[in-house]
Amino acid sequence: MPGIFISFEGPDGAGKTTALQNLVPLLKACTDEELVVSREPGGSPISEKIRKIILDITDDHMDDRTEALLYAAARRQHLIDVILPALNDGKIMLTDRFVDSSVAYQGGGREIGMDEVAKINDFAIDGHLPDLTIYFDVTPEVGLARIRKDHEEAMDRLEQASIDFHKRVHESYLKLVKDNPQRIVSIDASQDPDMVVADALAVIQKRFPDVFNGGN
Ligand SMILES: Nc1ncnc2c1ncn2[C@@H]1O[C@H](COP(=O)(O)OP(=O)(O)OP(=O)(O)O)[C@@H](O)[C@H]1O
Ligand SMILES: Cc1cn([C@H]2C[C@H](O)[C@@H](COP(=O)(O)O)O2)c(=O)[nH]c1=O
Repeated sequence: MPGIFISFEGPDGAGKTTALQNLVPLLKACTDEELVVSREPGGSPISEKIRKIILDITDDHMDDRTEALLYAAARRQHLIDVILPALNDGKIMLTDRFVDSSVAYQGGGREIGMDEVAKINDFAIDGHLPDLTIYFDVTPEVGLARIRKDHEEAMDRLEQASIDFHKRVHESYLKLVKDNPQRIVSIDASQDPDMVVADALAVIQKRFPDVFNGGN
């Protein structure tokens, strides 16, 4: 059986990482298949090195297109080192962010253009889109307030961008959801953490009923 590829997307502070941590044991309990959990930018040794460069707050003069290309390069290596091997082994691949992040943040947020950024990423991903993307919807105000409460002193270069940037990212995600109804399912990430996890689990079980139907 070919594996299943699921990505988790959303603005900064949407709660993807927290939800994934709580979702994984629940998913393991209802499937016999092996799960691989990863993140972008990063997920493999080379991609984690690129992550450090991209998010470094001292890289304050990084060109927007350089930033877009670095995210795409990190993604390519993550795909080759982690995602494709997992899928070829029939595993369930869960990644915290994938190509939609670039389209929303660099395409919309940095105003390079969503189509333009999708095009450079076509070269990186070579047709390998997720089978399902769960989009965690929160307003930038709510997401950034969570981040400030959590780690204001250590906010990275992207988190420190202006509120207008984060509003454009949010609007771009909403456009992606509207334009990709077959692949992207939106959940309300402003709810309590338990409700968010329950919604994400329900979306996955509904989309893959034969895989997440009991397990063990
Ligand atoms: N549903 C929620 N309600 C309130 N606070 C939450 C919720 N989910 C997560 N948080 C808190 O918000 C902060 C950011 O959460 P988390 O790191 O999971 O978000 P994220 O989507 O992974 O963000 P980023 O992509 O910016 O890393 C953390 O302090 C976390 O405890
Ligand atoms: C993959 C990807 C990410 N970003 C942004 C989104 C976040 O602000 C950071 C990553 O940090 P996280 O805490 O691991 O979510 O990078 C982006 O702008 N473009 C991308 O392709």
